[in-house]
Amino acid sequence: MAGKKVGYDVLRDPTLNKGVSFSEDERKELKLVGLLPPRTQTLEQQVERQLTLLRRLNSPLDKFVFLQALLARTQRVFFKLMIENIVEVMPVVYTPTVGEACQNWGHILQFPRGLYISYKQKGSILEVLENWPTDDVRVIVVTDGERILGLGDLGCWGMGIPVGKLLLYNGCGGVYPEHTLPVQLDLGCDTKSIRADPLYFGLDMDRVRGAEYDAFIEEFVRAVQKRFGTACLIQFEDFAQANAARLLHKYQMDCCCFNDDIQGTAGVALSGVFGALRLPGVEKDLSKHTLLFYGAGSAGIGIADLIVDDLMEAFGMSREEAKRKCWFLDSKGLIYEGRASLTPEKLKYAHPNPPQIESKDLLSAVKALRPSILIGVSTIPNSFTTEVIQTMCEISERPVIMALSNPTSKAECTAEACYRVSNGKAIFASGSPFDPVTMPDGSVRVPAQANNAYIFPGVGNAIALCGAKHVTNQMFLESAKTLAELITDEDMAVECVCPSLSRVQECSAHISYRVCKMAEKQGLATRPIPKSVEEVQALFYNPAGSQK
Ligand SMILES: NC(=O)C1=CN([C@@H]2O[C@H](COP(=O)(O)OP(=O)(O)OC[C@H]3O[C@@H](n4cnc5c(N)ncnc54)[C@H](OP(=O)(O)O)[C@@H]3O)[C@@H](O)[C@H]2O)C=CC1
Ligand SMILES: CC(=O)C(=O)O
Ligand SMILES: [Mg+2]
Repeated sequence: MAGKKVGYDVLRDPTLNKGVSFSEDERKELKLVGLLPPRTQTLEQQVERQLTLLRRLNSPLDKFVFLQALLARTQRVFFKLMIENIVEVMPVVYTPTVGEACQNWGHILQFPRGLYISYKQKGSILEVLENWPTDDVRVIVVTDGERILGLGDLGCWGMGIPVGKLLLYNGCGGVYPEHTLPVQLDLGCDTKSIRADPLYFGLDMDRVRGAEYDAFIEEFVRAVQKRFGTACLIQFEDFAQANAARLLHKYQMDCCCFNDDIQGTAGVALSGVFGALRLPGVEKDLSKHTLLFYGAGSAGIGIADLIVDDLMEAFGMSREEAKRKCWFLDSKGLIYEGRASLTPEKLKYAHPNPPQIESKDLLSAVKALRPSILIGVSTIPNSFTTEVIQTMCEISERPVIMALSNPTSKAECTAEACYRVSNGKAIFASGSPFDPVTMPDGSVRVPAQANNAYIFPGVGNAIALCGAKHVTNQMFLESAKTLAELITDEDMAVECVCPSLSRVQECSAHISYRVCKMAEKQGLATRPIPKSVEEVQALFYNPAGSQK
């Protein structure tokens, strides 16, 4: 029901606007007679109309702009279209197109969405949050724009990422749109070309760093708690390495928050590894594998930390023993004990007695360390060269190769290259979508999209449902196990180590249920938890249903 709004105030409110689907009675009651064409049409017909228009567009960026405009007009049609066409729509509203959208944010923005909180508002962040029109915000995705996908510092043009992530919360994770809030913090931008763009609308200043940065984040966190309550989940997204883990450690047990690049990515990557272990020819025992990470930032260290947690839990290994299974390369080469330029996060994986290594490059490291699992989180496109893939195949019968960097232009290798060079021996997953590949023998490989989009909507939904006080690493381990259990024999038949993307909503519901149970087990749930996956699903946002 539309409340007190009538006429164009209804049609111009995307949360109320049903367009031509308003019934005769609603049209009379809401003073819409004459403002709409005479015949009432179904939501399905509206979706069909918009889908046809969408498919007429050729460029992914034009599709992105079209869908954002649709969302700004009518939430119901947008989300129904998105949910029913998730495999087609996700690459538009999310990676890879969201990367291009962020790079062009000042050129494509047409409708306000979310909150921009700039350094000018230091000391009055709460007042900015008060401007948000609804009180019952349960999930915030916040970025400071410094590490947008693998595209670097895009300043306040990073807003596309919180917007995109929250659309997945709504469309894949069942969280009601009115309970979500995208936030862009503008603390400056160090990419001069972005600031020089005449249409850049962020602050024209170098990034704030050090104590002033920390004080701003602290003010933001406390203002969120005051405005929306301590149960409001804060998802930190696309913060640079220097801040991501630091902020997570500071706030993880202090408020209700998590870092998606560290923890969500870990959940999906570990699930992909579990999936790979099920394939023929792969050593089933994870403790017998050696993992090499190309990139030692938020994603890489996060994945390793969760693998270590699993090795300790599943095999009774000591933390030190488990950590030694994971080796890292960063931009300066192999990480080992005593090397220069080691952050506290990298120090955890700086092992003593590294093997003799010819040079600092990846191929030399692969030859020396002989990994069976190679994980790319480096932002360096095509760094998994033919030689690297061939060497992985010489080391193991079925190497696992994950090119997780986003967007597609930053992937360490393409699916096609990985399957072709390895002659189909390699098991591949990527962060951004790649098309299925037909092998010379006619068999088909479907590359898994190992993207945290499989994890965060379900985790966030669970936190909002059960009112968890904190988000724990065990919840992400549980998410990884849950997701892996949802990989079907059909997925395995095409060597896809994630459940089909078309089932992402179902995956989120299962994850949500299991995370709720974990929250209860850990004594962190403050509300009764759903009793089944079906109960979680019944609580999902349904664009065709009535507004909450
Ligand atoms: N699939 C998914 O779900 C996810 C994918 N990602 C993607 O992973 C990538 C990395 O993200 P994140 O870890 O957060 O980023 P960070 O900036 O935290 O880390 C990037 C890492 O890559 C290293 N690196 C840069 N250049 C090289 C090089 N030439 N050789 C070796 N290592 C190099 C950096 O080295 P140094 O430390 O020396 O600077 C750093 O360790 C991004 O593209 C991101 O989009 C991230 C999260 C989720
Ligand atoms: C997927 C994601 O979170 C990233 O690439 O940063
Ligand atoms: Mg991210």
